[in-house]
Amino acid sequence: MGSHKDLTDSDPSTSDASTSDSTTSDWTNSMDPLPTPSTQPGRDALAALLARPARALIALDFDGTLAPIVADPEQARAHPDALPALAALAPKVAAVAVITGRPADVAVRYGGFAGVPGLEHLVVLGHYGAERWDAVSGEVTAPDPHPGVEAVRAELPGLLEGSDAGQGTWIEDKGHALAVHTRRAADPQGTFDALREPLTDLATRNGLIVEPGRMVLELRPPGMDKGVALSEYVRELGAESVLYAGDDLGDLPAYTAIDKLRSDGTPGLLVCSGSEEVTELSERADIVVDGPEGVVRLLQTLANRTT
Ligand SMILES: O=P(O)(O)OC[C@H]1O[C@H](O[C@H]2O[C@H](CO)[C@@H](O)[C@H](O)[C@H]2O)[C@H](O)[C@@H](O)[C@@H]1O
Repeated sequence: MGSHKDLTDSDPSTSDASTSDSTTSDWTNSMDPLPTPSTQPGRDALAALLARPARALIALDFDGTLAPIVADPEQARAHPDALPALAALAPKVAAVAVITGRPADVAVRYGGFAGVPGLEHLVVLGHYGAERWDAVSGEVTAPDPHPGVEAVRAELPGLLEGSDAGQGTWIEDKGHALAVHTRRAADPQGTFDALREPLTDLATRNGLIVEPGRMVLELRPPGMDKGVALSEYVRELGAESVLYAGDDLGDLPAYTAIDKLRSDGTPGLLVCSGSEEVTELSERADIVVDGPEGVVRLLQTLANRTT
């Protein structure tokens, strides 16, 4: 590993699209195409990843990135082609990690990540990095529960029942956090907007923070985010390049961590899964792909392009 690959049609620095300032990916210029990152740091990172895949970390969010968004969070599952793509790529890179807001064991179950040949070294960082599951041991390490979660668990149903804005909402009890989903309300965005302030008050009174996401407001302990989780894992691995793919506001700290890694000399590639719902992410991405389907295609193409 470590020899430079033929980047003839995938070398971002020589691509026709290298001067584009659009975040739209170009998948059309080869039989086995890689999209052209829209920024020079993104092109540098893709080149570094292809040149030395064995030193690269591939880090991915779960919901909306590996798993299509569905109305019922308990029915979310990895895209059917995600596991084969991850299993093909993982042996060729330094590591694959899933960094998710889900509890780690839930992501492992919904992703089908345990016991998959090729994914023997997979790491799942759950609860935004507060929890960790290692495929090697099959064990989850988790922090002590935050006392505020129990208090919120007791108060939240009453708050929602006593509020018109609570109609059609669903509480996901995540153990170390509680999430209020509005996707199945009659007016998902209106309900989300109306609940934001009372839920922020409730969280603050109990020493928690509100993590907003795609039609979800999560009340969770402070002190960890996906950016911290990603930076710490990059350091642990000694990765020389990083790809991070996400779809939601909770992924922004990971994007910021990539910016910092870049400024410190570690190339990083920002991938956004889907461009419309969370423009804060797609506007910063080097590559925008068409949801989990596009993420899987990208992983498959990277697996085909690396040895
Ligand atoms: O960090 P992630 O892996 O992206 O997890 C973020 C949250 O994802 C889940 O909610 C989202 O997906 C649901 C299923 O598709 C969808 O119904 C919901 O509207 C989305 O917000 C999950 O339920 C949360 O616990 C995660 O924090």
